[in-house]
Amino acid sequence: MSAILEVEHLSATINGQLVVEDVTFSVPGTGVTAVLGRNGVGKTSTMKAVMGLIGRAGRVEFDGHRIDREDTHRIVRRGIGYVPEDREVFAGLTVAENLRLAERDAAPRRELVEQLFPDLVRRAGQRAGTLSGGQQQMLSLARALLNTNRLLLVDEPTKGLAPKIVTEVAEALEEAARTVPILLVEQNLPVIERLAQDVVVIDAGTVVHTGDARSLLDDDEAVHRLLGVHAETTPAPEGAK
Ligand SMILES: Nc1ncnc2c1ncn2[C@@H]1O[C@H](COP(=O)(O)OP(=O)(O)OP(=O)(O)O)[C@@H](O)[C@H]1O
Repeated sequence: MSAILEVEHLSATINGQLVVEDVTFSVPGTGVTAVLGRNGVGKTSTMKAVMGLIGRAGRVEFDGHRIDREDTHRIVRRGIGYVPEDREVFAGLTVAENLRLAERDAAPRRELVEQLFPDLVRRAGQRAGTLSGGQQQMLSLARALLNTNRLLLVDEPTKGLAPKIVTEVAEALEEAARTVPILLVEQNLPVIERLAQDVVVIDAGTVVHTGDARSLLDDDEAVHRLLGVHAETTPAPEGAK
């Protein structure tokens, strides 16, 4: 399977501070690739560096094109959708208005979004700022899925959500992954187990492990060494297989 994204020796700085030191990995053209690691190791910064949102150096190739010197606007137009950690929605606008503003394509995929997120259809007239955290996450994902992207970068979509909502977000991502490859930063091991085929583990600004998700999650010693948690002790989200 050829890679849709290849990242080689990526480094990145924020306010002159090196936050990504030397990151190399690739993302296959189908399925979910999870980026794992302890808090503060540079997962979000790696995503931002790929998107050109922070100063970066190294090589990033998307679908055969170098994008490491391109600005964010150009990268987005090439077909990379980004769903940031802080669920950027326009709080003062309604759900419907938030969705309309995200439409970039001539033929936005409204039917797909309505099928994936029926709750958003029911809440079309509700102001986004009054949605729950999980509903805002759905809206944020829906905004990215409206356009025909060729890769989605999704940063910690289940963070801070109740277990039932974690399951709903995981289901939506699972459906979305049938249509677009996803690079997913995620800390919830059962969600990774459910969604990811491949994993990339980052520690202190560099990649310390890549491989298939199943082999890592089955190896409790490796999970503990790399992530500082035990695979078995994490509660499974409702409905997880
Ligand atoms: N705006 C900023 N100014 C200074 N340092 C920053 C800034 N943003 C991030 N950092 C630092 O960069 C490092 C990497 O942060 P990053 O958010 O990429 O980590 P992360 O792996 O995504 O963490 P988490 O899992 O906790 O979200 C951290 O040490 C963080 O404190």
